[in-house]
Amino acid sequence: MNQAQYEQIKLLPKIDLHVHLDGSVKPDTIRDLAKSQGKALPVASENDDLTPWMQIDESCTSLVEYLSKFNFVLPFMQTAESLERIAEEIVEQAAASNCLYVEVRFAPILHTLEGLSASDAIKHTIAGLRRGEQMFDVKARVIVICMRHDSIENNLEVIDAARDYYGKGVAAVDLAGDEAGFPPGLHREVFERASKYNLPITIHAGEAGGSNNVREAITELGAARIGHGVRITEDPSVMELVKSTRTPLEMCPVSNIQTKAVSGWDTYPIRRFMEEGILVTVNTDNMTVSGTTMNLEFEMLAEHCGFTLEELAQLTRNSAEAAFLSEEEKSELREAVQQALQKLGL
Ligand SMILES: O=c1[nH]cnc2c1ncn2[C@@H]1O[C@H](CO)[C@@H](O)[C@H]1O
Ligand SMILES: [Zn+2]
Repeated sequence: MNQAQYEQIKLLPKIDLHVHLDGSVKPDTIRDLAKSQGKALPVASENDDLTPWMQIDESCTSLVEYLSKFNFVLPFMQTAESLERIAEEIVEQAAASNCLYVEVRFAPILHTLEGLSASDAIKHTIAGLRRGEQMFDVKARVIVICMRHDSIENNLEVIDAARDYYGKGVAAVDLAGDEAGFPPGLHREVFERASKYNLPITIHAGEAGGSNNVREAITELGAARIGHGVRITEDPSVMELVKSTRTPLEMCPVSNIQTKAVSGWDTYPIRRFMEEGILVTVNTDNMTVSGTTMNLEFEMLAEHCGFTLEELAQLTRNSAEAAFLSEEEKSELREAVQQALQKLGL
């Protein structure tokens, strides 16, 4: 790929279906929030860069280590104002990569340490996204996360809160956290309730756990999409299941390499999945923790996996298909993607 083609990558329309709110906070925003909330920061000078506290480096050996980075930001994300600002700024960052649509996920329970309820946390995150939508002309929805280490009782409450906002900003529910320690089956009852409410479900699986978690997520938890899923390569029958059910994979290449879900770019299975006819999408996971953007994810695929502009364009078309939107909204998004691609001669 030459310089002109890299410029073209920036212009491609994109869609991020898998981006965590608390993993995508701008370091300068944490500095402002610490000041306005009267909380201390673990740095010597006011102007020290907070990025090293918020971003993982190549030395990361596992998902659990990666997840430890989230402890730094969460104390500053316990108020209505902080959630609204951070949500709005995610839309701003998405716009900078030319995203037309984002599904921003977060776990309301992690934001209830200073008096907000799960429902309040959802309400304010939606309000921030709405502001971002207006300002940056990017469509945005929320995916509500249940945490794997949390109790069934709490997660049932989270599902109830998500239901109240379904179609009013919330698009789906998810299960995230330490996959190796907590397999999906532990939360069967939680996702039975989500299914009863007709809430669309995506589940993080096949990242730090084996392919059997993907099977369980699809066949027993009702997942309509899978977060990551890179480890389905371990079992051809699970690859077949993903393919035959047309379950989209929300792949997050930069993050997958950092958490050691895969050993490196040379073994990254995205091209293989596409050739097998699996519906793959490409996403950021955590813009700050992973130090990535949608532009960078596309550049990495061009550089390491030889993706052409046409193949990158197809990823955006796939994401439009996989979006948790009503049929009507999905057609609009498809149309917007097509128009943007046509302008680029694709
Ligand atoms: O790649 C991931 N796999 C599993 N869990 C994750 C990943 N990225 C973030 N979180 C978890 O989701 C929570 C809510 O956003 C984060 O606090 C983090 O614990
Ligand atoms: Zn994730």
